[in-house]
Amino acid sequence: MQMIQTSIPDVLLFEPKVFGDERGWFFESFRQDIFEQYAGCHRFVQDNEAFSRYGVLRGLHYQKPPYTQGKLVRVIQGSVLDVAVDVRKGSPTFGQYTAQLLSDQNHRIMWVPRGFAHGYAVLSETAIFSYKCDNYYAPSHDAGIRWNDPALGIDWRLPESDVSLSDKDQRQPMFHEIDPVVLTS
Ligand SMILES: Cc1cn([C@H]2C[C@H](O)[C@@H](COP(=O)(O)OP(=O)(O)O[C@H]3O[C@@H](C)C(=O)[C@@H](O)[C@H]3O)O2)c(=O)[nH]c1=O
Repeated sequence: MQMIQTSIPDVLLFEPKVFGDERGWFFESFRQDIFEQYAGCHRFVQDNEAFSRYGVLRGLHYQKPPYTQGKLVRVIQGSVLDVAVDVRKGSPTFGQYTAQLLSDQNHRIMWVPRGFAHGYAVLSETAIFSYKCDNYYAPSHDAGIRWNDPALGIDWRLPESDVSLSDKDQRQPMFHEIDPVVLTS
């Protein structure tokens, strides 16, 4: 498992070693020891899986304190552009984002720490997205940012007319309207 730094020091990419043979392939998708070596100690308590069609954009989402969530995300099938936006109060990279291609070809796994808004856009015909969370879902503390806020300037690599959003995501506030996240742990 190789660790690749992104433009935001706390957001990490992991690229597993894939062992191919005549049967197919194998890789380790999670190892506590390697993950901890780079990202520190986190206790994962919830796993999620989502299926989406081409053009679906989920995000940008985060949970407010004290229910902030770190997410270890990957694609099981298909290809997505995965985005993490730093919303941590006082962070030197506050308001910056990193966008990474995650696919069933590169098998890359991204660590999105607490205090980041997260989203992804499906670039393939369909995609299955899977992630581990270090805190439980807390709908009362659900929060988000508008996916196409010009202040963020995210290139989602999709024509705007192809983007499909939930009702909730069509109404998310702009970046300047949110309260920066103050991490409690
Ligand atoms: C996220 C989540 C949703 N749900 C339910 C609530 C709702 O009825 C249905 C769909 O929820 P949403 O529309 O919020 O699903 P979705 O838009 O896929 O939300 C997810 O987006 C990505 C980008 C993330 O980073 C995740 O943390 C999460 O916010 O599933 C749970 O029961 N548990 C969960 O952990």
